[in-house]
Amino acid sequence: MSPVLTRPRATQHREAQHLTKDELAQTPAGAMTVSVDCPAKTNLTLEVGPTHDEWGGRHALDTVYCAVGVYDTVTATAKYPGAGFSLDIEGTHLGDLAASSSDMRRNHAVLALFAMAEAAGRDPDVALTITKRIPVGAGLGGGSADAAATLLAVNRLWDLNWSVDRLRTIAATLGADMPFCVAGGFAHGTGYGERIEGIVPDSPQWRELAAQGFAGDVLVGAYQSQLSTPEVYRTFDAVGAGEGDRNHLQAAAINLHPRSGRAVDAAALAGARHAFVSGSGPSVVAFVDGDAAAQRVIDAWRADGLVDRIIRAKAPAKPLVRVSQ
Ligand SMILES: C[C@@](CO)(OP(=O)(O)O)[C@H](O)COP(=O)(O)OP(=O)(O)OC[C@H]1O[C@@H](n2ccc(N)nc2=O)[C@H](O)[C@@H]1O
Ligand SMILES: Nc1ncnc2c1ncn2[C@@H]1O[C@H](COP(=O)(O)OP(=O)(O)O)[C@@H](O)[C@H]1O
Repeated sequence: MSPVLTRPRATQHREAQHLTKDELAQTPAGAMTVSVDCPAKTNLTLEVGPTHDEWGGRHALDTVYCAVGVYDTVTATAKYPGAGFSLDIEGTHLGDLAASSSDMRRNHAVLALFAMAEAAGRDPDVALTITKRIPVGAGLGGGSADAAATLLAVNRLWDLNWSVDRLRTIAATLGADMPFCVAGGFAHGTGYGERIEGIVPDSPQWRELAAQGFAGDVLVGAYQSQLSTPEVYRTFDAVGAGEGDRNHLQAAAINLHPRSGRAVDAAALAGARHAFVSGSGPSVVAFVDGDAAAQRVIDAWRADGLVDRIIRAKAPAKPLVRVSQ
């Protein structure tokens, strides 16, 4: 369990109640806790266009997002006024989040808390905990999922009752694929990825995706190593998209992390309906029809050590908000 870091904020708006430092670091007895399970993200298609200065150099995207049922859990509990925020992260595969140098104030969940506090005109006196299950730096939107979960949790904790669209507007200021993570499911993304059009269950587009095998079992092949999203996009600028690749970043990710390419090929040979690098990678997703096909892909990945960890999940998935007093 990594340390709890509490940074009491200077009380700009009011004198903090006369509580000891230890009391300030605690949460009031009986305080409400809101927990949000937020799924990972992959891209069933990812077309990458030119960069735009007005988007901070981000590329134009046309993508079909799919939330995948590997969940991080974010809990939010109110702290005493003026106590500031705290963040505790737990999990067995924390990647570079585990480093003591990992700056908690730059964590995507904390940035989302600050953005909500700014929008609501409140102090971010909230204790956040993140239970990480989404591989870090994997192309699975783990940081974006935690940011979206924080937006949803604080929206409930502070009884703001803001709409998904309003939360997405705040999310779009934080990261390209955060707006999608606020509601999950299947969705079409454009702009730099922040413009979201949900794909409604049982709509013709939803049924078409299901017919192609994207609604059901998915295997995630994850790695110890991480890829830097900016570096993958820069490599894309140099090498371009692979012929026929549904994910235009796939060739770039494989260029930087060749094991992913071997895992994609092995899954396809083992009979996966679809197998590709997830977003900026390095993780690989394989959509399979049923247990036998799943086992064939798992055996193929294990036989040659093509991935470091295999997670089986369902797609599509959606965030789940839970309140406990
Ligand atoms: C590649 C995708 C595909 O969904 O996700 P991941 O696979 O990383 O999770 C996204 O575009 C990642 O979204 P996200 O990780 O939120 O990106 P941001 O924080 O907004 O931007 C990080 C950096 O990625 C590059 N970037 C991001 C989005 C975009 N449309 N064009 C870009 O060139 C830029 O270098 C940017 O500075
Ligand atoms: N809550 C968080 N979860 C995961 N990564 C985070 C988080 N906050 C900040 N990061 C940083 O964001 C980077 C990208 O992580 P992540 O979003 O998991 O990958 P990707 O963008 O490939 O989906 C990592 O280097 C990590 O240090």
